[in-house]
Amino acid sequence: MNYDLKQFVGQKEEKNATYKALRKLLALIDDERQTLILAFIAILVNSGLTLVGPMLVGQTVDTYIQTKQYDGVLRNVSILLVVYVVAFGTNYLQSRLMGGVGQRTLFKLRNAVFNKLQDLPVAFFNQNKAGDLISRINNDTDKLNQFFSQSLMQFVGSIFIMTGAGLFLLFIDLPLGAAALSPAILMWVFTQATAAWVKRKNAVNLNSVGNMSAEIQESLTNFKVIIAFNRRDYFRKRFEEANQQNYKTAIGAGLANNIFMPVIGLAANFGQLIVLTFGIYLISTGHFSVGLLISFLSYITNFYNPLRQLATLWANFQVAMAAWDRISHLLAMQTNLQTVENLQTEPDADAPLLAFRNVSFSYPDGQEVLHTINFDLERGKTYALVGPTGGGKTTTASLIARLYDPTSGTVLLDGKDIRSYSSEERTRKIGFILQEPFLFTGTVRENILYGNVAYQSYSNEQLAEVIRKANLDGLLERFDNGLDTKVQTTGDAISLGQKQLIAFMRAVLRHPDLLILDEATANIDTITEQLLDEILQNLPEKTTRIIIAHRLNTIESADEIFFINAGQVSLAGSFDNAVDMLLHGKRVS
Ligand SMILES: Nc1ncnc2c1ncn2[C@@H]1O[C@H](COP(=O)(O)OP(=O)(O)OP(=O)(O)O)[C@@H](O)[C@H]1O
Repeated sequence: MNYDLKQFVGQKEEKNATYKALRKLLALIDDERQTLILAFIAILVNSGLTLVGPMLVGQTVDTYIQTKQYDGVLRNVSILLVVYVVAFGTNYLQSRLMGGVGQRTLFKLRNAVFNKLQDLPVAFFNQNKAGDLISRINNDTDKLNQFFSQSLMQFVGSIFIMTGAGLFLLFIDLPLGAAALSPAILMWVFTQATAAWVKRKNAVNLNSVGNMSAEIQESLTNFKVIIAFNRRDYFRKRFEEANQQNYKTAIGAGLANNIFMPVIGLAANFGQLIVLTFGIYLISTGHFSVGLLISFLSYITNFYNPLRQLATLWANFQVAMAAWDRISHLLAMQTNLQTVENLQTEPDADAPLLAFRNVSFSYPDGQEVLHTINFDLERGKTYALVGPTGGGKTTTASLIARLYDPTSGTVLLDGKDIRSYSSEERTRKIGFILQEPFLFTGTVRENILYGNVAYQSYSNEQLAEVIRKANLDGLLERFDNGLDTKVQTTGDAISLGQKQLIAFMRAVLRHPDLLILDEATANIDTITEQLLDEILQNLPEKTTRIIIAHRLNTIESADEIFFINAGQVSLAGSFDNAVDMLLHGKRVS
């Protein structure tokens, strides 16, 4: 399955894609209905009050100023004051309500995206860069927050005021109103024609932000190699390129987002010009009053100002849509490692613990790594997987632990298709100590408990007792502060070998039926390795062990040795044979 999120970049959009995406976007705030209705009422009142102003001013001029009735002027000014204060109150209310909606949406979205990432399989993380994913969680969700908290109600409000002002213009004088509004129609055509282009520009820009974030993340995690090889220039150049790309796309997006501003300004000025010319002509012929012209000009402003605001909001909207696209593509990803029901249901007691049946496997866009492989792993035996670098040992182990599903064929666990086990059942049965042990920032205790929640409530003494019973106390002694030794994911607070020991304790304490060690002792001194060997020998009798190792002494005591290379997995027979196969790359007897 292709998990590459980049496949969606520059994809041609289906018709009505914007409206579909908008509908989905609004569905996100469906449970905010009450707040939305309240904010909607507030913006409606605000828009209504904004429209009352010009009418009142025009009426004051015509009725009271021209007839010098100053008490009427005072009364209307008082009414205007109340109108402005209430308008301020409703504006504040809607900003507050929508600010809350934005923050809650941001909170929900970030949780949803993060939880989705927890559900996705290893193949997804192979195909996507961590920096880009972080950018989706941090940057893109914030674009949606901005849209909901700042733009959405302004959008609604602007449309109300614009429509109201437009109606007033037509109501006061139909031909003059129509002439004043005509530049807006050209605006609308222009916006429609450029919408897809604007969105594309924003999408490309957000992707370049993701790429830049990926570059930063990669250089920060590889800082030691950069310093050791004195290759700061390499990452500097790569970052400069990503930054340059971001700069160019940001300029493109900025241009696309701002192109409406001058066009709207021009349309508004044309509108004013038309009204002034015709209005003054109408006044001179006695068909229009000065007060009405003042109201008219105010409504023109009330019509074109929101339109100008809509242009900015439209740009925010396009950014939000592009961000939403990036988030929704991620949210739509489905793990292909689902638990499959209705396969063979009952585990078969006589079946081998694990078996490959005609298993073939290739990575996406890669060559076939395993070709029609068959083997059985019996309970209680120790197996070694050997072979040249890149031969397929880790891949085989990953299929055993169901980090991937075979491209074809079946992996059976206890005689049952491994896909029919829930991930809890499967990980209880199979312990996998990875080549690069990953630990979390915290203590040795916390890292051990990460894989063994059953001991969560145990005191340090109780946990130490559990560790002693599992013969792991010799390993715990390698840490100065025992279970309380601090662990950091980055930096060198503890050595790589010590990390491997923690990963080892974490896996062994789970008492799995099958324990896979992928180069798990590569960084451990010989004495500790002997200790590990003893621990492995003393695991419960039925525990099956798979050891992947390049060091020959590690595989010497294995019951069976598999040689893995060029798509094939073959039994080496004896240790000597395995050594020959390793040296000559093929079976010799
Ligand atoms: N995530 C991946 N995506 C694409 N190809 C991969 C991936 N992981 C491994 N491969 C390819 O699959 C092949 C087998 O790799 P694998 O890691 O299984 O070998 P290995 O025998 O464990 O090697 P080593 O001894 O170096 O650990 C190699 O050609 C490798 O390039």
